[in-house]
Amino acid sequence: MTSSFWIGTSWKMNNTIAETRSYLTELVAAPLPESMSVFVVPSFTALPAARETIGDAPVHLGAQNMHWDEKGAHTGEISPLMLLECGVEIVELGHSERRTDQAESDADVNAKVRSAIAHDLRPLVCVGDHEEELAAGASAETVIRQVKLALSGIDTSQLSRCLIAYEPVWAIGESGRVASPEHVAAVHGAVRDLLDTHGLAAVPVLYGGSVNAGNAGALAATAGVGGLFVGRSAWTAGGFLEVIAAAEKGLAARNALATA
Ligand SMILES: O=C(CO)[C@H](O)COP(=O)(O)O
Repeated sequence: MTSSFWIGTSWKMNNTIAETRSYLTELVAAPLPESMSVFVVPSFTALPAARETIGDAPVHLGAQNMHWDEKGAHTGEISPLMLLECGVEIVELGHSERRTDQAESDADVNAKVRSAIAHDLRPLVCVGDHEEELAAGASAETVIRQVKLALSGIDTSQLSRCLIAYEPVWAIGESGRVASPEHVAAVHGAVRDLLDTHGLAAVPVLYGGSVNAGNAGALAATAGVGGLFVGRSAWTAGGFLEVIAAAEKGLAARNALATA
């Protein structure tokens, strides 16, 4: 089932096949909220085991990257056909760790988004500002530029299955600090305006970066936030379930306010 609020986790380079099975066995046994589309993004080697363990449960499966070509001399890369063969639906593209560690460019991300769409995969495009851009008050324009470049040249009629994740680089990981709801509202508002103007109101903008059970409620309650993308706090099933429960409360409060 697909709901409009997305909540997911990328495990980055964590969890073996055995750990994946045990995590997902616990996750699918829990009552997951119908108001949310839950997704997990394990490592490549664990994808078949993840697919098998998820079975018919309402958990979407994603991969952490892919090459745009279907096959070829690209040592160490994974193709869209390989992901489809593993039963993957979502593909995460342009995470800041790949932009930094693998020098992934906006043009690379655009080629991957095009390929994902051509292969009926759901691209999850990650964008984010650096500390200097935050300090210069240029967060929103930096993120808007990345979104425009990632989606450049693609007909909007093909983009309805796309997901965008705003992940400030300064908010990610052990040394990161979560963005304030005010900052998130401002950046998400700017991205929402861009997407809505182009007829992409159905494309959700997720927030990621130091999300945990303590702040997920406030973030989910923030205008313009169409989902949460969680790292460390969701690397155990119990942790993820706590974040989901907190987000569910925040989302319910936001919906109650909207209908009051
Ligand atoms: O990719 C992320 C979410 O899966 C992101 O990098 C956030 O990581 P976190 O700061 O460990 O939550």
